[in-house]
Amino acid sequence: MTVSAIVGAAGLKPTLAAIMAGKDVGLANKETLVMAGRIVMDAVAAQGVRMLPVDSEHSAIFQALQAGRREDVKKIILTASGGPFRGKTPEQLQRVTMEDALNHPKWKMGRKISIDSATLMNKGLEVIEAKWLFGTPVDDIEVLVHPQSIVHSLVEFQDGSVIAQLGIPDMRIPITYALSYPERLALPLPSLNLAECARLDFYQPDRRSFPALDLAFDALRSGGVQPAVLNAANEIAVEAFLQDRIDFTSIVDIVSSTMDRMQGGSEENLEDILEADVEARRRASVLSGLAVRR
Ligand SMILES: NC(=O)C1=CN([C@@H]2O[C@H](COP(=O)(O)OP(=O)(O)OC[C@H]3O[C@@H](n4cnc5c(N)ncnc54)[C@H](OP(=O)(O)O)[C@@H]3O)[C@@H](O)[C@H]2O)C=CC1
Ligand SMILES: CC(=O)[C@@H](O)[C@H](O)COP(=O)(O)O
Ligand SMILES: [Mn+2]
Repeated sequence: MTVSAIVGAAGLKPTLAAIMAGKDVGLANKETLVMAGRIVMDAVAAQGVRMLPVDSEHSAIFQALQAGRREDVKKIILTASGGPFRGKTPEQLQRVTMEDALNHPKWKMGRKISIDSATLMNKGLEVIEAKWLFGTPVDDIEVLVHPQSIVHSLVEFQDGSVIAQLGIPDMRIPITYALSYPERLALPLPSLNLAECARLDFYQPDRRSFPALDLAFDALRSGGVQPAVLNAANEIAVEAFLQDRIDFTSIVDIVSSTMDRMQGGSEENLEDILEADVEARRRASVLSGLAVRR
């Protein structure tokens, strides 16, 4: 098996190369499926290899799906921690710092995904990842904020049964499951203590404070190269934020403006996707240079 765990668009070509070499893939690099989900999943089918999710929510869905038949799935529900800025208004978000944004409440992760979690773009990317991994129609994918990060995601079946995967928030669990599937290896981790958790909360996402989520749904519904455009613009804007060149709220503004300025187009060929990626990066870089600091 090849584990695809580098960050960003740079993960796409090596992941495809592993598939074409006949390797099963453990996928952490969600950007691969955001950019080129159809091409990648077609290659997985053609090569007869397995794509096993490492991302915690997708590992949870993959496990929950084993409780029933695909045709009996009603919807999948991705949970989101809400990130470090859960509960903040758009006005309050204009004053947050890079240090605050990198301070994820539940997971210790790389800088890019930590910022994506703070904007909720991470959940948007995960919606697109779920569509391709599980072949779920976009209208059957929901997002629920769950601040405790204990319920890693859920699947609702036609009969009303909802199957969830729970566990302490520790990436060793989904990583090991991808590596050992279908076996489950013993891990030296504490058991989940539900009595200690006491409560598990769920909320609708705040789409006004965190418009990145709807940008990702829009990109998925538009189809073609639009998810690759979303991803490329986001990578440029996140990097500009991490270099202290733009404000936090400019990240999503830049992604939105870049999407508006691009023509769309079919994503049948990898070349078309890579061209859209380059053009979106160019436009997002210009917009980053123009963004006014508050
Ligand atoms: N961290 C987590 O808990 C989770 C992460 N993911 C996903 O996994 C991926 C990695 O995230 P994370 O580990 O947090 O990120 P990190 O920033 O911690 O690590 C990224 C890694 O990618 C490598 N890398 C970056 N660009 C290139 C390149 N062009 N060629 C080769 N290697 C490169 C880096 O190498 P170097 O250090 O040499 O620069 C580094 O080892 C992301 O797609 C993320 O969304 C998904 C779920 C959970
Ligand atoms: C650990 C993992 O899978 C991350 O992708 C995590 O989901 C980030 O948390 P958010 O729910 O805050 O985006
Ligand atoms: Mn995740």
